[in-house]
Parts: sequence; structure tokens; C-alpha cells
Amino acid sequence: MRSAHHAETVRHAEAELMARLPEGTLMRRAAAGLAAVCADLLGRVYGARVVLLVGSGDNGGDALYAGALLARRGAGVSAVPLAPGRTHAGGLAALTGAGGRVADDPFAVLATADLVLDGITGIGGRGGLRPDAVPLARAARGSDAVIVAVDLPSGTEADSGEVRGEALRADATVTFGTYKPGLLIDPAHTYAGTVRLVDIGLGPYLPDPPPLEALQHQDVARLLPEPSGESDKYRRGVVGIVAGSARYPGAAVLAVAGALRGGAGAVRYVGHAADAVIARFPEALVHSGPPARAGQVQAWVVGPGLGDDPDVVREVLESRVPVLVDADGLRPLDPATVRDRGAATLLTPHAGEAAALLGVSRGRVEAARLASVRELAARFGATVLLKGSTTLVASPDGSVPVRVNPMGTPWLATAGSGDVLSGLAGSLLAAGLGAADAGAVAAYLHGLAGRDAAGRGVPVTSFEVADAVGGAWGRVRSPG
Ligand SMILES: NC(=O)C1=CN([C@@H]2O[C@H](COP(=O)(O)OP(=O)(O)OC[C@H]3O[C@@H](n4cnc5c(N)ncnc54)[C@H](O)[C@@H]3O)[C@@H](O)[C@H]2O)[C@@H](O)CC1
Ligand SMILES: [K+]
Repeated sequence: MRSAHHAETVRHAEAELMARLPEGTLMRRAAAGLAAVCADLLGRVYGARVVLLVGSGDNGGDALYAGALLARRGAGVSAVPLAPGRTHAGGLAALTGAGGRVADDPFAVLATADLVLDGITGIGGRGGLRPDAVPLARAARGSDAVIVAVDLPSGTEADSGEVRGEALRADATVTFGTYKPGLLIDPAHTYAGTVRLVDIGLGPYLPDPPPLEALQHQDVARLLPEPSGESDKYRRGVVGIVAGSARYPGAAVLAVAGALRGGAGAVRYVGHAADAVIARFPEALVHSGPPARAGQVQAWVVGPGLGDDPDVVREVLESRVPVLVDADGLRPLDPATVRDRGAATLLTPHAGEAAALLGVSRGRVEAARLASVRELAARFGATVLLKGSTTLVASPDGSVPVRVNPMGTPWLATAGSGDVLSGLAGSLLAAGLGAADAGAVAAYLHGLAGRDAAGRGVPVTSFEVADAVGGAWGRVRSPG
């Protein structure tokens, strides 16, 4: 599991740890980890040209101490102070003592740099890059240098992943003590490049559970449902899919495709696209409805390609089993109806649908994904999976960590991909997973399947993604 903590929490933890250590220990630990990653990226440190962009805080201090370590190993290190007079004094002395220097012409050293360290701002940064930093960030980007952000890319918001102005685009980020939420959530996530965590001993001082976490292979493997020796198909769970319409039969077929790969014992389809479903999946049980007469299920999925049918959504929500609501099903949704349900509800909007539910613009949701998903979960008293390149899953209880899916891929931005996801997550609900687990595991397998299906670098169809779910499941269970 990868955990992320907010800046204020990190500051408290650092203060507690610092009180037990000689002065400067933490910064030296951070700088040593940072220098090691830089050395790794450079391959050969001796003779390498390194430029440090140095802001006025401790983030700049980290860059200067790391620069000093690289200078001791023979790198040519130049510092570019953005706030001369307010530069970290100890760090600057360490750099010059090790043979580094302050650049006379920042743009000249940036043009020929092999590696640029972004130490402009870390968790103390507010807003985007200031005007004086923008041309320097652009010059760094325009050079052939590898850009390494210290703690987080300057200009991105540590706590929310928002980018409120210009920010520095890094190839790699070296973060300290714990991940910051912004490193895992778009849009900031895309500015961070590859993220490496340096342990500075903060672990015992950080709260558990964290506010945000990202499942890894082994976490997902532990959550996957496993049929036992005595399982029959009904004990393994039956998932009911209410989807598709005369106009959109394909959504029904794709949702059933996802459901069949999600570990439920059987898939019951209810709706107007039964012929299309049976033609593709003879193993599906079909019924023309209404849902209450279709037979027992352990979870329902309602919405993909459904068209305008508020009555059927209401009927499904009246059931006593977990319900996943997606796509068209989200349109007629009333918070009170969802809040009053006796069983779990999982809502799976994309940014546009989330915006409509919240009454804000789509751009607002995309810019502030974490706040949006938390707000929806609180308002509806439901688990909410906000789709996108960094899918988030929030629980109605705000003290439960929000899950961020690290397995997204842009290839999944294809028609019908969400239908497969809803079937898959619904199937996991029917197999007995809690709503947050079902959502996070489904997003993970779906992302991995999307990556596998696009493995040859070609566009993928949603059917190919569904077909690849089995392989992803197997790989998560037995990696290697
Ligand atoms: N506290 C500690 O013991 C440790 C802190 N560490 C580092 O310290 C960082 C936090 O240091 P600080 O609290 O000094 O904060 P920062 O270095 O992140 O930034 C604070 C400074 O930047 C200025 N600033 C704010 N927004 C700005 C903007 N948009 N453009 C330009 N300047 C801006 C502020 O006026 C302030 O002077 C962490 O991110 C991490 O890199 C690490 O060394 C690990 C140990
Ligand atoms: K930084």
C-alpha cells in the first residue's frame, strides 16, 4: 500500500521526529536520498553538469545539500537562487564548500545541463510558479536535462493535486517521508513523472490510516474473491445488470462482459437488450424485467446505456442488496433516496456526471478531483468512484482513506470502457467485497487490463479490455 499524507500532517510528524534528533539530521537524510536518485539517473556523476533551482525555503535547502554531495563526487554544480538573500544559508555554504558555485548566467547553465533539481518550493509552496520562476522552468524543460523535482513539482498543490498556475514538469520526483496526495492525483500527478519515496524515519509519527492510499498488486491480491471448495454459483454471488436499451444495446453487452470476469457466480441481465447479450454470452441469465421479478441477486448494477428510465433506477435502489449506479442511472439520482438505503451504494461518475450531480462545471471537478469525490460521497452518503486518469474512490465516512488507482492508462478513454468497469465492480460487490474495495479492485484490474490490451502500443476496444481482465487477475494473484 502506498500512503499519502497532507502537508500539515507531515509538518507535525517532522517536528516530533526533529525534536529527537540532532539539528539538520532530517534535511541531511532527505538530501542523501535525493543525491542517490540523481546519481542513479545520471549514471556517471563525475563531470556531469547539474543546475539547482533554489527557492527561499527548506525545499531549496534540500537541493543545495544534495548538490553539495554531487559536487563532492565530481559533478559541476551551479545554483540559481530565486530569492537571493533568503537562500538556505547552511545549504549554500555546504555547496560552495564542496566546490559548487552560484551561476552568473542562469540561462547559459540551464542550456547545457545534464540534470536540473527543482528546489523552488515544496510543501510550503502556495499557488503556481511566480513570474520570475516561469522562464527558468521553461528553459529547463527546453534543455536536454533530466528534471528532478524535490519533494513535489514546484507550482503544484501538495494536498489536492490542483495546479493553479504554471508548474514545473518533472521527469522524476523524489519525495520525503510519505507521498503527498498531489503526487498521486491528476492534474499534479502528471507533472511529477516517476515518483520515488525516500524514507527519512517519519513512519512512526504519521497517522494510520492515512487520508489517501493507493493499492499495489499484493493489496489487490488479498482482496480478490476466491471460490471455496463448496462454492456453488449462487453462493459465489449473482450480479444483476440493468443496462442497455433499444438505442444502446452495446452498453448492456459490455457491462455483462465486465461482470462475467469479476468473480460472481452468475450474471443476470435485465432489460431490452437481452438478444444482444445472449448472442454474445450464452452463459448469462436474461429477463425482460422488472428487476424485482428477475430472481435473486447479491448486487445490482444499474445505468450503462439505460437511457431515460428513472423508474427502474428507483426500483433497483429500493432493493436490500448493494447497488452500483453508473452513467444514465446517475441522472435522476436524489441524495436522500441514496442516503436512506439500508445496503451499500457505489456511484461511478466520470467528471461530467460528477459535475452535474454537484452542480458545478466539469472543469472544476477535473481541477479538484479529491475535493469533488469527497463532497459527493458526503452528500449522497455513498461510496463514490470518480473515473478518470487517476480514478478516486471515496467512502461516505470521511475518516476512511480515499483510494487512488495507480493503474490508469489513457488507452481506457475509449467508448464503452466505463460499462466494462461497472460490470466488473458490480460482480465484485456480488462476490462479497465492500463498496470501496469493489471499486478500487475493479479500477485496478481494469487499468491493468487496459495496459495489457494496449501493450503493443495500439488503440484498444472495450471488448479487448474486458478480455484482458482475466490475465490481469492472474498476474495480480501470481506476479512474476
Ligand atoms: N521540515 C523538515 O525537517 C524537512 C523539510 N524538508 C523540505 O522542506 C520543504 C518544506 O520547506 P518550507 O516549509 O521551508 O517550505 P518550501 O521550501 O516549500 O517553501 C517555502 C518558501 O517558499 C515561498 N513560496 C511560497 N509559495 C511560493 C511560490 N509560489 N513561488 C515562490 N516562492 C514561494 C515562501 O515565501 C517560503 O519562503 C519540504 O517540501 C521538503 O522539501 C526536507 O528537508 C525533509 C525535512
Ligand atoms: K520542488
